Amino acid sequence: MKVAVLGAAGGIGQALSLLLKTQLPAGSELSLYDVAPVVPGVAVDLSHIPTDVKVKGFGKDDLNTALQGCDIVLIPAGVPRKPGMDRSDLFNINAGIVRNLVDAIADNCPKACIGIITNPVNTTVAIAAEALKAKGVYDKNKLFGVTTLDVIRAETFVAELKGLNPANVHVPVIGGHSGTTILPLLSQVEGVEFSDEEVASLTHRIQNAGTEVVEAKAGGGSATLSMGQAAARFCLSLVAAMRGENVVEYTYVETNSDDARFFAHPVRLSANGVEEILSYGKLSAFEQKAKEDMLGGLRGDIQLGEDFVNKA
Ligand SMILES: NC(=O)C1=CN([C@@H]2O[C@H](COP(=O)(O)OP(=O)(O)OC[C@H]3O[C@@H](n4cnc5c(N)ncnc54)[C@H](O)[C@@H]3O)[C@@H](O)[C@H]2O)C=CC1
Ligand SMILES: O=C([O-])CC(=O)C(=O)O
Repeated sequence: MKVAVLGAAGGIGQALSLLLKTQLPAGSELSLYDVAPVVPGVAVDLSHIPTDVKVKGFGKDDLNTALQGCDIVLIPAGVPRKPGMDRSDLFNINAGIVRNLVDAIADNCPKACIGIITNPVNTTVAIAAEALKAKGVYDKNKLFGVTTLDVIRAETFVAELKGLNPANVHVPVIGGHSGTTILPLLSQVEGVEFSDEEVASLTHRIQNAGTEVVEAKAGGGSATLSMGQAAARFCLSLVAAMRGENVVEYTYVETNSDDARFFAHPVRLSANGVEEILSYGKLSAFEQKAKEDMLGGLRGDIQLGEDFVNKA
């Protein structure tokens, strides 16, 4: 199994690479790429950890070599938010970064599964899809927006509120990855009852959890450590599926539904990426209204990404 992390010297990239160095199956390879000159050092640093995972670092001019033979490519490259910014404010810088990296994936490892972490995810996934299409190698079953952080936050906050072990709490989160497009399905959490006030306040907290971190870091960036954990969980699920295990994750993928072209769903993964997009089930009246209210915004975010590639 060969996994590339593009943006590996950043806050997410380093945390994620550490988790993959210690948790990928024996015999795996980790390919770390970044434009920051520290990236070979990050790779040497990690290479001293005694696991059977080979780590190599690749600098600015070595993207093509970094990508050769990769089965999975994770992209946390790009700028993070500062207080007062929305994720959509990152579009101007991050759109071009994602486009260039995905073009290189198309040229070097077109069959790889791609996990997009770079914000605004609602839009960067559409950019990636259109860029791959323009290269003639788009496979909708192999492109994922990583929304796992929304799921692990929802599980943490529900467990905290109800005094439960978070390991035993499962919270579906559908939609997109910004503000009200993040839609936790609290009505589907098994064995837990919520009052209407709890549903309203928990939903708001889950939707604003990224901003909670951005404000607490006071200009020093956004979530990196929890995102590293979330991306590692997503990557390890993909790896497990590629090795024949039956795995379901919530992730932002291209769907055939009426909601939006891309929408986070429960997805059964297999060796080929998406095996089956599962239904997200029945929504409560609160969730149904929240979904209807946010769909226009999410569709607009997606359109922006499509236009970035097709009307350039
Ligand atoms: N999907 C999600 O749930 C989350 C997404 N994010 C997003 O992830 C992205 C990265 O966040 P951080 O790691 O905190 O930022 P960071 O600034 O710590 O790291 C970003 C890294 O990307 C590198 N980079 C920039 N342009 C590049 C290029 N063309 N090729 C390769 N590397 C390049 C930089 O040199 C830097 O090392 C941001 O866009 C952030 O908004 C952050 C948290 C959660
Ligand atoms: O909020 C941000 O800018 C980073 C992010 O996507 C998150 O933490 O969910």
